Amino acid sequence: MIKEEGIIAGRNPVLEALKSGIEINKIIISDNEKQGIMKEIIGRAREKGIPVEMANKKKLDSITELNHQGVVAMSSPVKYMNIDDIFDYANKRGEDPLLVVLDGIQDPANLGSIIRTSEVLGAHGVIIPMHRSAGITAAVSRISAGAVYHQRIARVANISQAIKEMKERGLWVAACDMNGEIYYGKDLTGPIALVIGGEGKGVSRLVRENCDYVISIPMYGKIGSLNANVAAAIVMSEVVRQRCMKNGRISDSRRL
Ligand SMILES: C[S@@+](CC[C@H](N)C(=O)[O-])C[C@H]1O[C@@H](n2cnc3c(N)ncnc32)[C@H](O)[C@@H]1O
Repeated sequence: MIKEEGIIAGRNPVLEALKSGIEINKIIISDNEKQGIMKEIIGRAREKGIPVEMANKKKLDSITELNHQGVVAMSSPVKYMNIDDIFDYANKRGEDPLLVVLDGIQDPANLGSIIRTSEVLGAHGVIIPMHRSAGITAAVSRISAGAVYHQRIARVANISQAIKEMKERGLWVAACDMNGEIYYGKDLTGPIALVIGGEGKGVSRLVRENCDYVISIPMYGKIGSLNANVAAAIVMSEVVRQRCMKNGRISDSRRL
């Protein structure tokens, strides 16, 4: 088994890692790949004085089992933040916090996708539990398209405790679940944390009890639930839509 810690595999993840300013020790690029996004990667690496090594595909394959697309970077592992950092970030931007709390997402593909969605839709941070959850691995970085290097991700010992703290700081905490009030009927414009449940168990009973309310995306098919990332994307997008409408910034959806 190849050790993946500190490995960034794939063109977008490596490019985003370079843009984010995290420490990168070396970049290895497949000999015959010097055009397009690779050119940008090489240029940015040289600007920052990061060594770029040319190698054959076999060498890259020996570094990672992930689909590296001809480029791999060696870095230190992603640093987790704490919840204060996330609040500070929202404060600095003068925005009401929008947090995404993941109650036991185990599948790296779902975690990477949710981090990507949350980064693109302007959420200020993602909170994951230390135990019984996927962590930030090379695979998650790859699936997030490098969003893990821009998004603030905090790991907490206890999700229910973290929710209590968020409520004390004035956030409304909404559990996303299949049995709740229809999400677009709620006012989601204030400071808010959206809780998304894990693939198997959904939002746990204790966590749900600590939330202010439960919101649902109506379902009309035969399958009992949406994929966690899809549910997160739909609800986050509604938060953005409502905030833009409220602030009269309909044409500037990136600002919360
Ligand atoms: C795959 S679902 C979990 C299904 C799980 N077997 C259960 O019974 O709860 C993962 C998460 O996506 C969110 N989700 C899925 N469908 C949803 C819906 N229709 N409305 C709101 N949230 C939903 C919830 O947070 C859910 O816990």
